[in-house]
Amino acid sequence: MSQLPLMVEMTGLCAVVIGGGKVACKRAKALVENGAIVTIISPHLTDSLQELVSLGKIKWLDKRFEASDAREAFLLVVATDDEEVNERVLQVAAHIPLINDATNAERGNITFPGVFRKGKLTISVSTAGASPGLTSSILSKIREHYDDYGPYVDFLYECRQQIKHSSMDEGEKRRLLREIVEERYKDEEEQRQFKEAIDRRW
Ligand SMILES: C[C@@]1(CC(=O)O)C2=NC(=C\c3[nH]c(c(CCC(=O)O)c3CC(=O)O)Cc3[nH]c(c(CC(=O)O)c3CCC(=O)O)/C=C3\N/C(=C\2)[C@@H](CCC(=O)O)[C@]3(C)CC(=O)O)/[C@H]1CCC(=O)O
Ligand SMILES: NC(=O)c1ccc[n+]([C@@H]2O[C@H](COP(=O)([O-])OP(=O)(O)OC[C@H]3O[C@@H](n4cnc5c(N)ncnc54)[C@H](O)[C@@H]3O)[C@@H](O)[C@H]2O)c1
Repeated sequence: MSQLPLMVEMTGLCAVVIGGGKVACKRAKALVENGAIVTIISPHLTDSLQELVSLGKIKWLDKRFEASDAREAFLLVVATDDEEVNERVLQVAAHIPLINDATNAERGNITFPGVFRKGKLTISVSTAGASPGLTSSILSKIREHYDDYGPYVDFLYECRQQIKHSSMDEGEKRRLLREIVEERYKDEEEQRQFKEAIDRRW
């Protein structure tokens, strides 16, 4: 298995999730939160999925999987507890660009990493399916270290836009962009002073 890590813009793309249990629920939420148009195929749903259906956030087809259900999908998640069904879905899904088999990492062509997200900062962790437990424990450590990085990344974004579009020479721009990633700029007072300094040179 050799997987390319990517950030994918899913807004407006069609995702089909087969199964309505706990795993399907995690995947459907992640997809909806990131703009995908999600359809769930399953004779049962968890309460949490029911709620998303009632809110109109996902579409539910209350039925067992049939081959025609996956026709329109750009991304397909296979997440039933019936191995025969999962195999049948994979057999008819060869034309779908992105396939996640939540029951066997080696069968699809994408896996979902563990994700830590704060504002513009995203840190993804994958073991290529080797140990979701290790992924979970690495994520806990990441959470401890990066929990307060949201506002800092916003500060970096704003300064970088300003520096990039300023009339400073390229060497000076590079120097400043390197300087602001020093840990001390997580401090609000340091940020304020830096902003003032680049405002003066704008
Ligand atoms: C990271 C995380 C994200 C998320 O789920 O959103 C995630 N699993 C998480 C936790 C977790 N999952 C499981 C346990 C129990 C301990 C254990 O079994 O080891 C724990 C631990 C726990 O709960 O702490 C059971 C399990 N998971 C998979 C299988 C099937 C198989 O191994 O093939 C089985 C056995 C099922 C069974 O036998 O019944 C498969 C996958 N799980 C993945 C992701 C993908 C690979 C990620 C990677 O590369 O590391 C992949 C391939 C699915 C995919 O791509 O969709 C999330 C932590 C998020 C967080 O902590 O925030
Ligand atoms: N990826 C992960 O992180 C992870 C974690 C735990 C378990 N799993 C595996 O994922 C699978 C699902 O786990 P779960 O906890 O969500 O199970 P679950 O029992 O909560 O849900 C299974 C769902 O599959 C649906 N289903 C059954 N037959 C169907 C059919 N013919 N068509 C459509 N839907 C059908 C059921 O209605 C139910 O909603 C299991 O095989 C489990 O081993 C994966």
